[in-house]
Amino acid sequence: MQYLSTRGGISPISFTQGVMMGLAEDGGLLLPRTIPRVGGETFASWHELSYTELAFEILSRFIDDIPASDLRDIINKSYASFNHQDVTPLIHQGGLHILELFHGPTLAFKDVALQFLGNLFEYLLQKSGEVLNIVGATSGDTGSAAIYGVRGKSRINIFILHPKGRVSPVQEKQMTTVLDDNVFNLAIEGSFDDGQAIVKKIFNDVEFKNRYRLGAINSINWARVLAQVVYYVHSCIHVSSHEKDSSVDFAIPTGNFGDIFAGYIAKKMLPPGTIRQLVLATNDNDILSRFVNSGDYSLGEVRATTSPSMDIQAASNFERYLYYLTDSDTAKTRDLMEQFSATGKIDLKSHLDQVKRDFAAAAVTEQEVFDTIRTFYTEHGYVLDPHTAVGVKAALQLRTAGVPMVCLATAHPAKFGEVVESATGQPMVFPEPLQGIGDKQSRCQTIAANVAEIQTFVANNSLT
Ligand SMILES: Cc1ncc(COP(=O)(O)O)c(C=O)c1O
Ligand SMILES: N[C@@H](CCOP(=O)(O)O)C(=O)O
Repeated sequence: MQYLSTRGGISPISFTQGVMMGLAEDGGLLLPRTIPRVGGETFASWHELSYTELAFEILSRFIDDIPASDLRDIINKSYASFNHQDVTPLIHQGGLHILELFHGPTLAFKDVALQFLGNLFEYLLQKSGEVLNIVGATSGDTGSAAIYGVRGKSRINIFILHPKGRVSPVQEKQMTTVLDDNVFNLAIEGSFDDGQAIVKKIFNDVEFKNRYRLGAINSINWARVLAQVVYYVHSCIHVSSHEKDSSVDFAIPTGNFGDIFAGYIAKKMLPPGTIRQLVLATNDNDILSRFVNSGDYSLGEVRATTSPSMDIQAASNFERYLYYLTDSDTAKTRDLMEQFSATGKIDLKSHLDQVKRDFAAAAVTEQEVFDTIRTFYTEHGYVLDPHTAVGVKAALQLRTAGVPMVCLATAHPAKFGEVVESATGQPMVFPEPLQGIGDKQSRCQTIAANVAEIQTFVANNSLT
């Protein structure tokens, strides 16, 4: 499989070259040249597979430069750290299917891809004898999952930027209490959007990127999106073996557009109609739901909410969708992204019919998040985290009678204990990995949201 840039400025590369490149060298994002289609017979034959066997079937359709037995080992090692045998179990609750994606080591859906990416980096670096300096931005969950995925690995250093004071106390502790020598937590004075923009600028300085052997763990790295495709397919299989209707809808709490974009790829891969509808759910940072409902993609201020990991305006993976929306027109995608970067908006109203065929969308207010957590607990005894509640509220609003609805539960509620306790009126029961975390020693450095300062920090602390 060859990989191309959404902006058309690089020669085709292999999967492993793409993983190491992260952001494409022309500033675009990498995508496979084609999306492999899965026929009805093959899909039916996957019904008996375990999560890891299914992951191999899907990933191997996109990865042809890693021997099959090595790929299987990387996959098996990655999901051995999950505390549920189904890896991403589906729970039937309140007339919805809740897809629990928080059984990994840091209790958020990011573990599904970042355990895989951490092990993949380690494998590739062992083979090449090289080192890697990872630079990433987080609004709370990617950071701890990425740190956990590579902590203590000898050929890797990791630098994670988080917005100071804008992640939950538990998220902050999950990152900053990892004291391994290869982990550098940087709290920036700014929003997640500022951090993500800095990371992209650092990667776009190709000379610096190559000199310091930088790597990406954010969803700009195609391997992140790819690993997330698996749980969409896994859910479709599970639902179709329990429900008469074989079509499934998904509701996805959305910020950086990575998770829902994985669903979009799964929809393209699977037999037509297997995934019927992707419901995009935002919090008050509603740029993407406004886009789906009106065709207007225009930046607002980043607003702080009780679902802080989705406090994002400029969604990284939107560019990947633009590429498909413009019929793979790389020149047009580049022009639109340059226009967005210059003016903070793009008018896509002429594409609205297609957008509405691809997604439905709703923005969920803070009061609705609170009420959804409360009602779901009082009526069903099930505790939602605030991000999941955004998706559940949108699902209840936009579901179609008779079509199974899968809601992605993207984080464990204990990561956001304060709001959840207040909504349910119950004290939070902390799962084992979070017990005592508040008392652990932390290490973190505050740094200005400034490209040059962060480049200097990375240069001074990088592996060579
Ligand atoms: C808990 C949680 N839910 C939802 C999201 C949104 O996912 P995406 O950024 O892939 O749209 C994030 C962050 O990305 C998150 O951490
Ligand atoms: N919500 C994310 C934001 C970063 O998104 P990514 O999927 O591109 O890594 C987070 O938790 O950091």
